[in-house]
Amino acid sequence: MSETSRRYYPVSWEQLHRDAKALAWRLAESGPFKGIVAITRGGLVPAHIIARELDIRVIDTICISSYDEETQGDASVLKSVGGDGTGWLIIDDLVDTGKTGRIVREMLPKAHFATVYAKPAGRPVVDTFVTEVSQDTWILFPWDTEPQYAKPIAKARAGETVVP
Ligand SMILES: O=P(O)(O)OC[C@H]1O[C@H](OP(=O)(O)OP(=O)(O)O)[C@H](O)[C@@H]1O
Ligand SMILES: Nc1nc2[nH]cnc2c(=O)[nH]1
Ligand SMILES: [Mg+2]
Repeated sequence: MSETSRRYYPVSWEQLHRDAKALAWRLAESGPFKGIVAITRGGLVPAHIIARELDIRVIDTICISSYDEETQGDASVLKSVGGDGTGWLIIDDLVDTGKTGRIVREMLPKAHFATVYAKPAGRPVVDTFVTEVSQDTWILFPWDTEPQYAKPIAKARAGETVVP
């Protein structure tokens, strides 16, 4: 939903670790799980953290791609898994429109689907999540960002001042 994103929600490695652990605490009551299906690529890091916390060693992947930077395109399923998902935990970083989530739910209807972050349109698709952000927010993950110089406020303002 990029073209209408009006604000950014930057997530640091520390915050992502903390939020993924909070998700693991919630999921501890819903298990035990046979294994995790991570939705690549965004689900890989949260899946690792949750697998570590819940002592899960079996991790498979469903590979889906639908966004080019902030622009949504057709979802393309590059790799699937078999079965109906009974006893399995699906992990993704977030649900936005819910399109990716609906695809994985159709593939594995009996699995438990969890994400770290959720936007309102995707929320009904997930069983468990930690933090909700508004639909017009773009979540910036640590793997998509790098620190850079920021101008002091006074200089930034001076640069914008129109001298009569
Ligand atoms: O609810 P939706 O509107 O479908 O959006 C959510 C999906 O979009 C992102 O994946 P993306 O397609 O960008 O691929 P990536 O995980 O490889 O970054 C994100 O990781 C979710 O999987
Ligand atoms: N990084 C990132 N990827 C997305 N894919 C769909 N929505 C988002 C978002 O808010 N942030
Ligand atoms: Mg993804």
